[in-house]
Amino acid sequence: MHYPYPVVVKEIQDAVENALGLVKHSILSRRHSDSKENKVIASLSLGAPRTFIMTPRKGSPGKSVKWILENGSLVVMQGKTQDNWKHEIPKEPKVKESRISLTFRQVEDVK
Ligand SMILES: O=C(O)CCC(=O)C(=O)O
Ligand SMILES: [Fe+2]
Repeated sequence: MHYPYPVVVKEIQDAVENALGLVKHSILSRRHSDSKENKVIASLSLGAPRTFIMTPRKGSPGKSVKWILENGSLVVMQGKTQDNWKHEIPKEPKVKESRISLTFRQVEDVK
């Protein structure tokens, strides 16, 4: 089911899609799915900086990498990323401020 977004969120979505040269993204804030039908995942971080860790799946090359998702940063995962890498934002009890993310997914069945 599709609902209209608040105007500011639609503007952010348009900016992300233009920057990435993509169309047909959907946004969602609660459902977390990293399944393969997500062709592109673009996640905008707002608020407190948090750590983002990517770890190669069993049999995939590479080493764990870790960086900080700053306020206003955009993570884009696409191509074979989900096949080859796991990702996580670990709990950080010492971070007391909130962080929210706006996650746009390009999925196969979005019309
Ligand atoms: O940015 C986030 O909070 C989570 C991003 C993520 O892991 C996802 O959308 O699959
Ligand atoms: Fe995820």
